[in-house]
Amino acid sequence: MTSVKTESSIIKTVGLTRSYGEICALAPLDLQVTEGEWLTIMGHSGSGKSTLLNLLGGLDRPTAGTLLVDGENLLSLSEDQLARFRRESVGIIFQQHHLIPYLTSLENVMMAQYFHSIPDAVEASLALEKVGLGKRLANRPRELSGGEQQRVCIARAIINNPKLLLGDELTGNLDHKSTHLVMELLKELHETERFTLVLVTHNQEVAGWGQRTIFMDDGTVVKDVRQGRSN
Ligand SMILES: Nc1ncnc2c1ncn2[C@@H]1O[C@H](COP(=O)(O)OP(=O)(O)OP(=O)(O)O)[C@@H](O)[C@H]1O
Repeated sequence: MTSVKTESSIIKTVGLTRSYGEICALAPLDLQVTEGEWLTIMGHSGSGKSTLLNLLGGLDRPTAGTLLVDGENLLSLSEDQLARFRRESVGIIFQQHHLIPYLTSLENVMMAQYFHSIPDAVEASLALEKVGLGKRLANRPRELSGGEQQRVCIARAIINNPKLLLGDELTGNLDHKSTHLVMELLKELHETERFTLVLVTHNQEVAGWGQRTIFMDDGTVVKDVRQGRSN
């Protein structure tokens, strides 16, 4: 497998394209993201945000172009290699929590360890402590609030120390207060765990927590703004 690391970029796309038959979800898109950066992706519905995120996370394959993530040329990976990339390099958090309903918080996090390496209850409970759920290890998802469920998802996403954390509308189902708590937690983790964070959102307030925002339209980047954090 070829490993291509470019300077301090963790993500580099050149002419990245994803078509679904006649529909061009991503027009040629060029993007470079520095290791450790917090990038927000905004844009109206259908502009290609989730398509881009799914490609970055190895959940989908591009139609054409170059896609380097953490030194891997994702276009050239076999299915097995892509699965390994997903296990080892990325953590993904969605709007819907996708927790297993009959497992406890602890077991849900250990499940991610199981697919990565070896389940370890101590390590998993430490991850849940980090997200403020040290006292909710034995609770099942239905016994937790929406914000707490997303915290379990964050613990699950960071348990294997991914270099890249991706979030697709991760606060989309949360009220203002829970959104604030989740963003505060992400800020803390971004500072301590030093992953690169890429968040898709429609929420201007969520975008305010990041360091850079790209705006998409018709499958490409139309504006790229570096910002001071508003929080
Ligand atoms: N599997 C698919 N098959 C066909 N078309 C698709 C598929 N996935 C996405 N598209 C199309 O690609 C375009 C971009 O979709 P995408 O989901 O990336 O947009 P988005 O910016 O994330 O939108 P939203 O904010 O509504 O989630 C849309 O026109 C969508 O209909």
